[in-house]
Amino acid sequence: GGEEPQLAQQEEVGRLVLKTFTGVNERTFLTIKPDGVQRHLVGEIIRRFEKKGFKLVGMKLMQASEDLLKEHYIALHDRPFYSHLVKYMSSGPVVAMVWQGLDVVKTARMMIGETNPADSKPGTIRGDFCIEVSKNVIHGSDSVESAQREVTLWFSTEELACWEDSTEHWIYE
Ligand SMILES: Nc1ncnc2c1ncn2[C@@H]1O[C@H](COP(=O)(O)OP(=O)(O)OP(=O)(O)O)[C@@H](O)[C@H]1O
Repeated sequence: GGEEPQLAQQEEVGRLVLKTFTGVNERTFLTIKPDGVQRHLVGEIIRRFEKKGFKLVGMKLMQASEDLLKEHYIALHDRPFYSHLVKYMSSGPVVAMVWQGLDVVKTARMMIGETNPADSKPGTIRGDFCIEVSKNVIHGSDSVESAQREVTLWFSTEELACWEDSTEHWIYE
């Protein structure tokens, strides 16, 4: 329940209504991929974003359909690994999440590491927990625009929680 954070902008692109939240209300879309779920990394990954100070506003364990994943990865549709990627991502449950906070899109990508785990520094999720690019345990939106598109694609408005985080004044000035 509660009120939605203040909207900076709302725009219709095709059948998606994209909502822009800015500042401390910026949102990103993260997915713990099937390998992350199978390898029992769910708690560890959520823990890192929680402890950082970001706010969890949406989360579900789900089996994503190939149609959803084809749409999610539409920008990669002509890459040689596209169909393998869609198969891998639909091969088991994933944990889809929306996290909120100042610069959360960029910071989450830093916490995740490089696309190829071999290039990811220790201390990042991919640097600590995986080895190959095709089994890299987590997805994170690469821009504010992608985040808006992905949040809308994976979550309905009713699935996103609006709650007051009582620690916020210890996290932000
Ligand atoms: N060369 C490759 N071979 C196999 N899979 C790949 C390859 N490159 C990328 N992928 C897979 O496709 C995903 C999307 O690739 P992209 O280039 O968008 O990287 P990313 O933005 O770091 O990853 P994600 O979108 O999952 O956060 C990668 O996370 C990885 O799972």
